Amino acid sequence: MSDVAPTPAGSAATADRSVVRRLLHDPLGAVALGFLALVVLAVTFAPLLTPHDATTAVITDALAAPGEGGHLLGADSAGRDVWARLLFGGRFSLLGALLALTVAVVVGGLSGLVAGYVGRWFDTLASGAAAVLMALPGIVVLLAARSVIGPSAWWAMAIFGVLLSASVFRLVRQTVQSVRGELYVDAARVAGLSDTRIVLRHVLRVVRAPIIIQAAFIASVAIAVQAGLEFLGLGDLTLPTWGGMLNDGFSRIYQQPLLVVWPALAISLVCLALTLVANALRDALEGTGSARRPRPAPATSAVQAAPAPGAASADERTILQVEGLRVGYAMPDGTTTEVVHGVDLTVRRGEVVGLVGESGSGKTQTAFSVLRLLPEGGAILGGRVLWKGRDLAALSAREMTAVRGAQIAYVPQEPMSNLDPSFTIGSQLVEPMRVHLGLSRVQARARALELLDRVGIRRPEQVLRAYPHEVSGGMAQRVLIAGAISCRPELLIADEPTTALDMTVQADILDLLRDLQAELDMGVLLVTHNFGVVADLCDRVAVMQDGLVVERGATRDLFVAHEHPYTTQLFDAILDPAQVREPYRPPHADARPQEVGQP
Ligand SMILES: Nc1ncnc2c1ncn2[C@@H]1O[C@H](COP(=O)(O)OP(=O)(O)OP(=O)(O)O)[C@@H](O)[C@H]1O
Repeated sequence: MSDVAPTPAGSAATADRSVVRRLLHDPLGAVALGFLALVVLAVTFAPLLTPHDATTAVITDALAAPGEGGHLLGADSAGRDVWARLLFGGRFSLLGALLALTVAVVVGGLSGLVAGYVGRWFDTLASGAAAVLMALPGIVVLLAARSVIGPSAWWAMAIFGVLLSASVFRLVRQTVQSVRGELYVDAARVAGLSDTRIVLRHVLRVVRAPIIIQAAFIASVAIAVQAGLEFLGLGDLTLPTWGGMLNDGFSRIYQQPLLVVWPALAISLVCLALTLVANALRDALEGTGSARRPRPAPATSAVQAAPAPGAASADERTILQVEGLRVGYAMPDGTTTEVVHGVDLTVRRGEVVGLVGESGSGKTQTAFSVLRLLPEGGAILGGRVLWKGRDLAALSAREMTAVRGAQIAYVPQEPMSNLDPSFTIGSQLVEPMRVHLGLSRVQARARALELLDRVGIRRPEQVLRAYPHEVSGGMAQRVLIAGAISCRPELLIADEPTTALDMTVQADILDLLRDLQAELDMGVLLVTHNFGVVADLCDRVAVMQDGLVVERGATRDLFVAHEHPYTTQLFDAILDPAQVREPYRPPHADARPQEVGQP
């Protein structure tokens, strides 16, 4: 078995390179990009491409036809060289568009990022401002601004950038909100990465693509609007501009129609090229996200259990104490719905505690309260979560970040969704170790290799270079377990760690968890609905129903004798004879059933 599914050569190449490749393979996109590059080069090196000055009028050359008097594309009504004006005018058009674009992306992008990620009052305020900006008629605002600040193309474009920033804001805010809910962002938080790091690393990367696409459209709109203002005579008449040329040509359209054609061609071709590049970029960026996911491959590993830890008193060994925990969610009608109603729980060092109950009984809410990672709208309404005697609610965000990932680690239910598809597995393992353990990149990489080996991955080097879609679900869960134990946590919270996995892999993962727990002397809070898993791993168990712990005790005792009807119901569910499958019978009625393992 290979640890990594076969992928085309160079699968570890960066996504960026693949975007450029896809873009260049799109014929329209490549031609448009080439054209834009030519325009930029031409306007940059304009003095080398024409001997004429763009503003010098030679009245004897007025309305000269192309080729006449040394004028490549002719001369305008004042005898100024059209080719030179196109080249120098292009500078102002492109720089004006760049200014509008920069303002729109900086103002809209930053505010969208903060509003989408942090939310709260800033989101309300910024969303209101964006709605007002979008409701304003752009041209009217620019005309009003011109009457106040005069015919400055730069100011006009800066103001236009502010108006356009509303659309960037909405796009970025919406994208960030959707990323913020991704499990891999929660996983990064659990791994102890700060918000700044999460934004820089996971969020910006996702926001980048829509911004780039939007940027090309914004630039084309800015060029068109700028030209429109200049055409109306509202621009700076002292500068050579494409819109100004259009204005001049329009007034002489019957004498020299080509004077309209050249600037119109320049404006429309550049706008068209920007739109085509935006479309090609969108296709290229979308294409990179469509990597196929291989079939899960059975993972195999046998890790050696370490000797049991030395004895210590029960109190000394208590690391987590949950007392009277109540969790609630704010409802749209202003009320609060309580979903956990006073849960008590303790976990000792080196002990596995199972939190068992049917779906919706409040297990995950209890676990997330310990991590202080309740979803939006959720809050601890009462009770305490004591971590080694310290109330976690009293810790600052920075202190909590130091606890999460380093002291309390988390293994999620859905391994694939908890890995960021944009980064290699190696980079996702290395980052938290650099933050928490202060390791250099090389040291963290070496430790990541050791950890992958430790969790039973056969070709750690290869897996380190792989992207999440290139590994199986079981392997992804091993990677997450490696990440969770990378900082030698004292408590591991595992939320249904095998539910999403293939049956053949589940037992391996449970074995691995048991071995690592013993080796690291970790406390484990195991959230599950499966009494089989409880029997396999847990020392003690708490049974939850409707947000309450209805029964608790040592696993062995509870299996022998339980009192609460709900516990009986859960046991009955797993021991229901109706669920025991009939032995396999071959299609021929008279054939005898085969023994397991018989060929
Ligand atoms: N974001 C939320 N808003 C409102 N209620 C929620 C939210 N998340 C969970 N709940 C409610 O909290 C209760 C407990 O949910 P919890 O996720 O803890 O269940 P669970 O026992 O872990 O089940 P599962 O195994 O299905 O995750 C449920 O009734 C659920 O509807």
